[in-house]
Amino acid sequence: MSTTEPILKVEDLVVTYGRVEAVRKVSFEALPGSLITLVGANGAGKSSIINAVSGIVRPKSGRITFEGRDITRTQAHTLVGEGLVQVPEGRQILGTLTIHENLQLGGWHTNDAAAIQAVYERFPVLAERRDLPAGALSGGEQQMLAIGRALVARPTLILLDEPSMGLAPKIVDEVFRVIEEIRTSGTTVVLVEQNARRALRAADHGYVLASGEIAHEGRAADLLADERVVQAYLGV
Ligand SMILES: Nc1ncnc2c1ncn2[C@@H]1O[C@H](COP(=O)(O)OP(=O)(O)OP(=O)(O)O)[C@@H](O)[C@H]1O
Repeated sequence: MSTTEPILKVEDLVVTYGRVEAVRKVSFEALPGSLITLVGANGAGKSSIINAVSGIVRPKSGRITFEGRDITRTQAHTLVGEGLVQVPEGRQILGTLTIHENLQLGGWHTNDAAAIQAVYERFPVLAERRDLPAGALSGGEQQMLAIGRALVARPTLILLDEPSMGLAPKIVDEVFRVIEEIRTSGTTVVLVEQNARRALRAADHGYVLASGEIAHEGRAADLLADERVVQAYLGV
């Protein structure tokens, strides 16, 4: 019998900032084509974990494996070329550059015009405004641009940090629809969210973080049905 190897494996990850232990021996994995989510309160360590995976933050210890390769100390720009791409918290759109220029930045290493065209087809609102400064877009549109910019790199693994942050409920629905489409197209998704219920409803598997540690993990549907998890972490 063949077993599927995880596309991403994180083992005993520790991230510190000076004396602050932000992440304490966290382990999790994602199977190819799955959508997993890391949820937890503000400051639980979610961003630190995905920043370590995407090479933005250097872990103190632990091991991160992507497609069977050890990437624990691989830098972010190298990982982008290997198909591991992050959509950062707060979108980090360059507001004075045009939408098109922002998308070109996502593919700086490949100059892949077809990938940009595919993003325009997925998000017609970006195509219509391609020559306008990105700063003119609404918050929801900027989130689509941030996701589009990541897709230009044709990721096999996409990490999203709080994509619903600061958006109106209707726009949040749209963002989640896009995330589910990305997953349906075969890309593995690691989603970090404070909007835990929403994220768990979209995910296959969930990890609930508290104070830098995994407090609960399991099938997302089971976590949503677990009274202890709901009461302690998901609010009423
Ligand atoms: N650059 C930094 N320097 C010092 N401490 C930091 C730094 N970044 C994060 N921390 C601390 O590490 C802990 C975990 O933060 P992290 O941002 O990873 O959590 P989070 O769950 O993503 O929260 P948020 O939703 O606020 O982004 C917090 O105590 C935070 O104050």
